Amino acid sequence: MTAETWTDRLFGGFRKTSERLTGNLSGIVSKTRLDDEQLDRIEDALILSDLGPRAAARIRERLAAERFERGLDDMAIREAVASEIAAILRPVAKPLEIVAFPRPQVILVIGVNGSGKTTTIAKLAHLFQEQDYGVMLAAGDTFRAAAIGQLKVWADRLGIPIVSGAEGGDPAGIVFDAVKLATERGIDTLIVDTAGRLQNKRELMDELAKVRRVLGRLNPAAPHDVVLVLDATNGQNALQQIETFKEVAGVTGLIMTKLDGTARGGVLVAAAEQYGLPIHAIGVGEKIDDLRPFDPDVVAKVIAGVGR
Ligand SMILES: Nc1nc2c(ncn2[C@@H]2O[C@H](COP(=O)(O)OP(=O)(O)OP(=O)(O)O)[C@@H](O)[C@H]2O)c(=O)[nH]1
Repeated sequence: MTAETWTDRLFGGFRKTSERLTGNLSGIVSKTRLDDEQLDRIEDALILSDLGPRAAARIRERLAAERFERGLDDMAIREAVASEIAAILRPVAKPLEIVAFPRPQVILVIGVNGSGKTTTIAKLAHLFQEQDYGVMLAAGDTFRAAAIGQLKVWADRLGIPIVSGAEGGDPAGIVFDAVKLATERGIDTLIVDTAGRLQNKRELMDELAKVRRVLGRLNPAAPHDVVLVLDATNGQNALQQIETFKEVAGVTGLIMTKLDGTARGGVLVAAAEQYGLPIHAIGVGEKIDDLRPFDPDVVAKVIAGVGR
């Protein structure tokens, strides 16, 4: 790893998001209290920056109630916004922890194709390896041969076992074999890839229900986590995906990827405010260590362009 820290990477990755927000927020000066017109402009700026109407209204309300004794310039407004964003992110920033007993902790990973699901599984596996946990993968996305192949390549690179089958195979069967093997080997966590066919809700629902049934037979507490991977570049569509997957899959937490290189990173705040689901980690690049749990205060500052 280079001398670049994770915080540096966050500032770099979120640059477009923070430029959008600070651009939208600029020029709204005030004396000691924000008037309605200024509050309207701040609210609009937040909505235009993908933070969503609910978070925007909440931040507006808090700012309206505040008295700024020393007056407000652009930076003071950004600082005030950053502190409100932090208040929204703090309750949901929760790393994925391996706590299941008996082991393994079974983590189902869901998300539409192209969201970064496979890469995120590899990155998660790497994070757990760094914490000395034994990790196994299961290639439950049997819909596409490429998905199985890609996951195998990652397992190989990371030196971790993987259970997979043929294209078109039964995901529930693969998951069953994987849980049995992981239990026998005393593996701490089994990360399961699943098919991301959102176009066909019924089929996806049936498939996940079957996986759950089979898992439940081996371990009634499994799956312990159902993690939805979201691509931040999808902006408001990512929120729609939360809605749908919550309904079909009982999502327990989120991971947002591709926050680097997009101006739409504000959607992280919208997701936190609207759904209150734990956000386990964020992805800011394609490298194996580009996914981490996040510090809400740092990310809030990064989004609002405070501190650099
Ligand atoms: N810039 C950036 N790219 C990412 C990130 N996470 C994943 N990617 C890239 O996104 C692309 C899709 O990722 P995959 O992991 O293949 O996604 P998937 O959801 O499994 O999608 P398919 O395999 O295409 O169905 C790959 O080129 C990844 O390298 C991220 O945080 N930032």
